[in-house]
Amino acid sequence: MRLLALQVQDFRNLPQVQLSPSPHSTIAVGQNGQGKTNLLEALYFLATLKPLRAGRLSELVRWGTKSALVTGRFLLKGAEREISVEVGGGTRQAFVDGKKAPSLEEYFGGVSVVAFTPDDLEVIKGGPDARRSFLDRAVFNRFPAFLRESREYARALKNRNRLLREGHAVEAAYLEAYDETLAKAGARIYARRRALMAELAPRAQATFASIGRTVDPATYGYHPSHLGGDFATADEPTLAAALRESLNERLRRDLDRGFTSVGPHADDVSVTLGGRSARAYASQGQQRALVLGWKIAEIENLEAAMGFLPLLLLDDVSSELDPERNAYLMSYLAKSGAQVFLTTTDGSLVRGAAAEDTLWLSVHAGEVVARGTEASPSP
Ligand SMILES: Nc1ncnc2c1ncn2[C@@H]1O[C@H](COP(=O)(O)OP(=O)(O)OP(=O)(O)O)[C@@H](O)[C@H]1O
Repeated sequence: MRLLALQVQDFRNLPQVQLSPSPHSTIAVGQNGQGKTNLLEALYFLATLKPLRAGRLSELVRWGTKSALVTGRFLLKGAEREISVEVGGGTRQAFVDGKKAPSLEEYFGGVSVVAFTPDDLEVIKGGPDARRSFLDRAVFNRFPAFLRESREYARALKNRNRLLREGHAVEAAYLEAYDETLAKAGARIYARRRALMAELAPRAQATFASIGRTVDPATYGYHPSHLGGDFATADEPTLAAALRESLNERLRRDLDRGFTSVGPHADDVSVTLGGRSARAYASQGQQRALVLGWKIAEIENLEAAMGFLPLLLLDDVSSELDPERNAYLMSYLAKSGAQVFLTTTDGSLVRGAAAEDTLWLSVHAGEVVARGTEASPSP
C-alpha cells in the first residue's frame, strides 16, 4: 500500500494542502501550533474515518467554513484508488473514486494506518476508557469490519440503557429481547479483541524485551470482567451465553443504576512489568518503551496479516523518547521500508528516519510548503 497523493481542504487550520508524499519518509517541520498534527490528523481521518484526537466531528472543520474535505490516492495491490471523506454539519460522507462509498468495507479496502502520538501513553497512565479505545483502534486496523460491529454494539447498549432508565416498570420480556441482541453483538467484540491480543501480545512482549533495558518481562492482556467460563477458548455462541447470564445476574443492580454494568464497554487492558501494574510501578521511560513495544508489534502484525506495511504517522514522538530509544525507532523505520509521515519541531531529531528521497515539508500558520527531497533538512 502506498499513498501517492494527498489533498486537504479546510481541515482544522489547513485551508488547502496538496502534496505527493515520498514512498518512504515525509517529514513536516514547524513551530508549535502551526498545523503539523492537523496534517497527520487529516490523513488518519481519511484512513480510519475516526478523529485522531477525541472530540466532535465539527471540530475538524476549519473555523468560518462549512465543510472539510480530505482526499487520498493510494496504490493498493497494483491498482490506484481514490478515497475521500467530507465532514460538515456534524456528519461525514465517504467516497470511493468520486462516488458515495457503498459500504465501509469497500471504502477501507486495505488502507491501513498506525499512528504514534504522545497521547498513546494514556494506554498506561490513563483510565480504562483510554485503554479500550487504544485497543479498539488496533482491532479496527486488523479487522476493518470491527467499525460496523462496534457501532452495532453501541446502538444495542444505548437502547438497553434507555430501557433501564425507565426503571422496574419495564416488562421483563421486552428487556430480554434487547439482551439477546446485546449479548450477540458483545460476543463479537470480545472475540475480535481476543483474536487481536492473541496475535499482538507475544510480539509486543518480544519487542519490549529488546528495548526495555530491564530483565523484567512485560505482559499485555485483555480479560473481560464479570464474564464466567473459559474466556480464552470459548466460541462466540458460548461467549454470548456467558454475557447474557451476566446481564441477567446484574439486572437488579443495573435497573437501580440505570445503566448496563457488564459487557465489552466495561473491559480493560492490562499492561504489567515484572508482574506488577505498569501504571503504578513502571518508570516514565519504561512506560514509553511499553507503548513503543505495542506499536511496533502492531505494525509487524499487520504486515504479517495483510502482506504489506501500514502507513505510519508519528506525531512529535522523537521529543518524547530518550536518545537511545529514539535512535532505535528511527533505524527501525528506515529499515522497515514503510511509508512514514513524521512531525517535529526539530528536524535533527528524526534525521535517522530520513532517506535520500525524504520529502521535507515546512508548516507555518496552516500553510504546508514542500521544501524538496533531500537527505537532511535545509536550514
Ligand atoms: N477547526 C479549526 N479551525 C481552525 N483552526 C483550528 C481548528 N482546530 C484547531 N485549530 C488550530 O490549529 C492549531 C494547532 O495545530 P496543530 O495541533 O496541528 O499544531 P502543531 O503544529 O502540531 O503544534 P505542536 O508542535 O504544538 O503539537 C492551533 O492554532 C488551533 O487553534
